[in-house]
Parts: sequence; C-alpha cells; structure tokens
Amino acid sequence: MGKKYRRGWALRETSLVIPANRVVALVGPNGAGKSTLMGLITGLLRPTTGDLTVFGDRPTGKGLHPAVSYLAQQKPLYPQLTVAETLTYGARTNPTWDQGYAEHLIGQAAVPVNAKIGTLSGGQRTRVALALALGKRPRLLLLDEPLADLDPLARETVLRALITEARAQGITVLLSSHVLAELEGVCDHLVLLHKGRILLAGDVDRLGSGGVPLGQLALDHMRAAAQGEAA
Ligand SMILES: Nc1ncnc2c1ncn2[C@@H]1O[C@H](COP(=O)(O)OP(=O)(O)OP(=O)(O)O)[C@@H](O)[C@H]1O
Repeated sequence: MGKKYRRGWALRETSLVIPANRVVALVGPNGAGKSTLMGLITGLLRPTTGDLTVFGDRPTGKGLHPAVSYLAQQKPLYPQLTVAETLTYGARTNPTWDQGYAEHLIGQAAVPVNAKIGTLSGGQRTRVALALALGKRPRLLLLDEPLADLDPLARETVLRALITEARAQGITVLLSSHVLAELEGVCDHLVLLHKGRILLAGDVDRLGSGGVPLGQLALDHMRAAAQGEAA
C-alpha cells in the first residue's frame, strides 16, 4: 500500500505483515512514515494505493477495530476526571472492557484512584493511559512513542511493565521509538522505515545473527541509507 499527502508520498509501495504475538519495534528517522503507518492501521488514515487488513477486516475509518488499542505521545485523558472516573469512561466506551484487569494495572502502578488526572506526574498519566489501552483487552497494541515525555527511569519501568503484560496476555505490540537502546531485549521483531520505504524487516534473532544488537543494526542501516543519498 501507499499513502500520499499533499506534500508527497509518506509511504510508498509498502508491503508488510506484523507477526502475531510479537513485540515489534517500528523505527526510522523523523518523517520516515512511522506515524502514518500507525494511522493506516487504526483507520484514522486511508491508503492512497493498495490495501490493508487488521485481523481480517479492512479499517473502516469509523473508530478503532475492537481488537486494537492505540496509544500516542499525546494521551487523550481528561484532566478533570479522577483515575476511577477515567476507568468508568473506559468501561462505557469499550464493549470488551475488563474493569478488574484495568484496576489491577492501576494498583500495580500504585496510582491513587481518587486523584484527578491533571494532578498526576507524566509517568503516572502514562500508566493510566496504558491501563485504559489494556483494559480494552486488545489483541494488538499500537504505541507511537508513548514514553517520550518520561524520564529514563520511568521509561524503563513503564516499558518493562508494558512488555511483561503484553507477553503474559499474548498481545501483539507495535512500538515506535527513537530511543534505540531501550528496545534492546524488549522487541523480537524489527521494522525499519526510511523515507516511506521499508529498509529492513524481520526477526531480531535472524537480522542480528552476527550478534549485532538491535539498536546498532538499525543505526547502521539508517547511516548507510543516509550516506547513499548524500553520495
Ligand atoms: N497530515 C499530514 N499532512 C501532510 N504531510 C504529512 C502529514 N502527516 C505526515 N506528513 C508527512 O509525511 C511524512 C511521514 O510523516 P510521519 O509522521 O508518518 O513520520 P514519522 O516517521 O512518524 O516521523 P517522526 O519520527 O518525526 O514522528 C513526513 O514527510 C511528514 O511531513
């Protein structure tokens, strides 16, 4: 498939399968097309050419697929609501909502349930947003740089909690990040985009067979692509 905006192509002739039950790293320089790819999967965007299916269904553009949760850097939480009210909102808007599970995740993160969202730290807000995303019991979780506003320690804590949960529940995760080092040991599949094309895609074990870590592998390919253009 491809996606063209007024200014030009953001994704070109992209053919990709996101493998089930994996934690997939989506990496690439600024403007590579990562958010566009996520937008197509959520149905917020429509492909200009070609097609895609999510669990066998074409995205309708009328809201997310019931089996998909999406979390971006800007978390759509209401600052005036308490954490408990936020979960109630989740229950009201998601037919597959699991209240007990969402409460368990909030408890695990030690976020006070009666606190208003607006009074929470960035890390706590992210944990609430994650509980909202996971409480829907998705089969696919799309994370578009969800940790970008957190400090390194909070990033590590939240990422570990998230991945533990995803693996325990068999959720497929597509995670975009510019912090390559933190994807190490977390992601088992890599998709590297560059200027709207797939530069590299595959299992980390196979791609890094020379013992090259994921971050290094991605960086080497990004450098080579940039040098190829400059030449
Ligand atoms: N709504 C839009 N209208 C026009 N062009 C857009 C729009 N959204 C993205 N683009 C362009 O499409 C290309 C891909 O953008 P996209 O946001 O998908 O990249 P990205 O890999 O997520 O970048 P970043 O790492 O900076 O978040 C860029 O050239 C961008 O300028």
